[in-house]
Amino acid sequence: MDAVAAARREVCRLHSELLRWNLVAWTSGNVSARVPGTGLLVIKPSGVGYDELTPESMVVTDLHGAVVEGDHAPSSDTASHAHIYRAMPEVGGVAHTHSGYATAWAARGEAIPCALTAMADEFGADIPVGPFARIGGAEIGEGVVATLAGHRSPAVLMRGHGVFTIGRDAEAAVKAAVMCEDAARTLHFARLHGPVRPLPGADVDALYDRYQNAYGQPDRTREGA
Ligand SMILES: O=C(CO)[C@@H](O)[C@H](O)COP(=O)(O)O
Repeated sequence: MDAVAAARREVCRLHSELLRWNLVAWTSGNVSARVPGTGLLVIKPSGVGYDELTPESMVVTDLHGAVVEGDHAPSSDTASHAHIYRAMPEVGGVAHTHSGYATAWAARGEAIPCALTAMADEFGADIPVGPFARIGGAEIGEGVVATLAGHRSPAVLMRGHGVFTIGRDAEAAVKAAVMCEDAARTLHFARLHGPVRPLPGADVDALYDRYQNAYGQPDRTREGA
């Protein structure tokens, strides 16, 4: 199963990106990837320190969260990740963080207004708020899907909890988590000194279109876009 082995390596690598971008504390947060063409996902083991994560310690489950391969219990959010993959076939990766500034917006239950070009580029809209849900079952995933289905934003602020992001692959989901925290931090500081003005809708549309379809190098996959 080369595809599973590759997903184990990629999901393990992306957890180090959560640390590198300062998006998680202790064992909080998790990343998963759909294994293309298999009906499987790969996700972090629950409650294991980031320094201890290896490709071998990642857990493989089916798309209902049942463990197929692995020596560890899977992430507490496995059922929610699995629900997202079942409901959104276009999604190939999911990330979850408690990154500080974005989670502060989640604690207030306040959407982050699309007031910066970088937000229009990545999110194409405000970053929305999803419902509060308890940890452990699929309810968080149901809230993520209910909020993001048909929405441009790949990020949702789950009320009273933190950030969930989706992407065409796991790297894109992690990138959205990085960009979400960056936007949350900048708009937090902006609001300390006055009101924030959302960008006009036509500008958001044009910026989103350019970034999603023309930004980067023409001869290779755009860097994380
Ligand atoms: O907030 C949550 C659960 O939604 C997680 O971020 C936990 O904090 C980490 O759980 P594991 O992925 O280690 O089970």
